[in-house]
Amino acid sequence: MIREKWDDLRETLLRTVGENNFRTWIEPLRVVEVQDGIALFDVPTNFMGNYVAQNFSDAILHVLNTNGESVQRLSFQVPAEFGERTLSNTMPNPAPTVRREAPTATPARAGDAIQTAPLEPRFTFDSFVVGKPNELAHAAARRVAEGGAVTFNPLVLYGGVGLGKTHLMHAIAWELKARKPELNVLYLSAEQFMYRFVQALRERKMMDFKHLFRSVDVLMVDDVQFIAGKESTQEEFFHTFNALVDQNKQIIISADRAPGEIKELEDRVKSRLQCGLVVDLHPTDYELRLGILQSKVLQYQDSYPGLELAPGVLEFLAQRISTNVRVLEGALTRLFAFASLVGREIDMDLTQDCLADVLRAAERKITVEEIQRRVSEYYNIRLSDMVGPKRLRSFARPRQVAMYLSKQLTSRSLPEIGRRFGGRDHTTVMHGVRRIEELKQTDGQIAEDVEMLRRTLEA
Ligand SMILES: Nc1ncnc2c1ncn2[C@@H]1O[C@H](COP(=O)(O)OP(=O)(O)OP(=O)(O)O)[C@@H](O)[C@H]1O
Repeated sequence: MIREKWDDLRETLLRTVGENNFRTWIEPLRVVEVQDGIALFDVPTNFMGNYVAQNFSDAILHVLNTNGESVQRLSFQVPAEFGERTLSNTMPNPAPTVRREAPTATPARAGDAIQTAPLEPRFTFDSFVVGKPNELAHAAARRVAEGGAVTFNPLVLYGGVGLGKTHLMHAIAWELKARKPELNVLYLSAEQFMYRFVQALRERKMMDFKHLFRSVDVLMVDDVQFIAGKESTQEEFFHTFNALVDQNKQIIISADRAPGEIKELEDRVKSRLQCGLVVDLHPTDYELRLGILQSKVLQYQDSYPGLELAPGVLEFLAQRISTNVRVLEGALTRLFAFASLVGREIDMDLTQDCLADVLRAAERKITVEEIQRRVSEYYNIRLSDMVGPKRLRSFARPRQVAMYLSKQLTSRSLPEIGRRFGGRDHTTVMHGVRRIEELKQTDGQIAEDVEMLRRTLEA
């Protein structure tokens, strides 16, 4: 019987295609039958069927034919239990019709049954201030929110804490709901996705889970880095993802860093996330911060009628608080509440009194010496080796990381940085900075190290 034989043949394929490919693409295949020279397989999604057909047909045909099966072509279908209706095959001729059972669960609208995160009424496109650092992310979000033909899938928005990822996702959802109320738009955090998945497993309701998630028109998953290291959730996410892409349904994802830099996220998930449009929300610049403050002040005017704002206060805040928008907003809210309590105009004196702690925290400057100390601790080398002459890789690489961070996080010039690294020349510093920039693209570990160090230094 072909089914028993397939188990042995899979062993051969494992050796041919390698473990990663095997686990992702071959293992999920279920052979149904071999008839009239056609081997028919069940696959979880059309995407997977197409991928296997394009990339592994030769290998599969080879093992089948060298093991007593006479097969000229392969055919793939998505059985009804996976919640899809279409049949995919590798050849233009129709594949043999195989009768499948109807799905046991009644297809439902995901929004009806899945507890999604509520959308924040404040997070609309109207209240989102656009500047250089976020203009690309905003333009991409706007395009998706038009609800037209799916041009890039998925849209991945990534960036540091409090830079507006969630705001943009909610804005897309609001806009889609207004323009196309018939669309089934589902927004949830990656944590909620995992929670739903675990619950479905526990209550043996995986079929319902699959049907629900695969019946949405637009799926938005916030903070996807959360599922890193959670194997089964990633697996389910991967299949959900592929099933929706197959059906040309829009997916929007947010993450706190670029997909390639999320440690413990499986390569296959990373590569799926990288298939669409990946856009970065950059840290804010002065103009954007000022714009955001001005728009918040307009919103506050209704709640605090008659409150006076002295010239220069907003400029001062935009200059001094550069961490993230959430902190900036919090400072302004506090300022308005305080001023209305004490019945005073918001001037520089009041601002300095009321926000003393926030301003102090924002003032803390990162020094080259602090970077050297943290990087030495991180890589477990002595500070003297960090700045000393030894060229061993185990000292040179941390030294380059520290140079790179010094360039990124301080306002020191290259010669000044060189002087603090045992009197090195500025070209050595430049080389070190460039090397780390290159490695960040190709070496996930370095990218992770740099990101981790940057976060702890900025904390
Ligand atoms: N460009 C902007 N215009 C107006 N408000 C903004 C902008 N960027 C961020 N904000 C505001 O800053 C706050 C934080 O934004 P948001 O929650 O979207 O950040 P995030 O990137 O999702 O952060 P986290 O990584 O913590 O989830 C929100 O109140 C949001 O409205």
